[in-house]
Amino acid sequence: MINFTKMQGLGNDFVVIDAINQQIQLTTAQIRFLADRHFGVGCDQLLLVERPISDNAEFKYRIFNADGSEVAQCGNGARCFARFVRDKGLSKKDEIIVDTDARQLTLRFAAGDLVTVEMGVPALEPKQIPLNVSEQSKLYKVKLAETEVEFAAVSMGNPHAVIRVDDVANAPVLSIGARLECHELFPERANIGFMQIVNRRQIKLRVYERGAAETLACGSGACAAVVAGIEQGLLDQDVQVQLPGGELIISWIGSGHPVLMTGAATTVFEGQIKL
Ligand SMILES: N[C@@H](CCC[C@H](N)C(=O)O)C(=O)O
Repeated sequence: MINFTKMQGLGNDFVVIDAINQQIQLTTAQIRFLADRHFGVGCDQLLLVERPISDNAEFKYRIFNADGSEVAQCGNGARCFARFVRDKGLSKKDEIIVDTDARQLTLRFAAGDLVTVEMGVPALEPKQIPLNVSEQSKLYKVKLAETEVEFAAVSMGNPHAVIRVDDVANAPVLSIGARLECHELFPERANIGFMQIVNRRQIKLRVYERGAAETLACGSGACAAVVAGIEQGLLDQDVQVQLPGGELIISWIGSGHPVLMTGAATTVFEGQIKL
């Protein structure tokens, strides 16, 4: 039997497991089972709380998509991670530093149930894309079936493509998202965001996530979209991002600086399950 906590950040949901006080070694099949909404608990991502690998961090934060793939970044999960370690009494600090596979994240408790995550410095030319990006537009073009798709590429520690659309409600999120996620340009696959710009301080966004399909919200996707919009001269430095599951505030002062993400993190229920 293992103890787990079901959490959500804007409807992007997680099974969170304390792997410090429990002996946990999950196989890919067990992760898929836990993530399964019919036969298991159900989640977009599974999060493991582990001991840190560096001296200045309190924990290591490991992230697995619903398909069992391990990844290096999850923004909504990071806020839930902060809430989890505080609620479980694993940390009493107001600012928590965690190691991930890609980078260190700093998590800060804000007013109410809000948590701010310092998501790290975005990279505008992820190594995953072996193409020359046009310096002026910073946009890539690919042909998917009969459709030409133009996107910005942003790494937040995980790969994102951001496509601008006029009407996000009717954007081809499932069809284009699934195709571009697995396109040969992305040997490690990618998360595909569809961004509608409302004004310089507000966007609407839907994200087809690598390894989880469309989710109600993607924190790293929101950061990537705002970075892409600012780089294209379309957005100011503080942007409200409206996702199907709720709102995030993303702030970025520009190149070489970390992106800040603020939003809610909520516990849904606690449980035990036999693997
Ligand atoms: N939901 C997440 C991102 C989770 C990982 C992503 N699917 C990937 O494979 O990189 C978020 O809130 O950032």
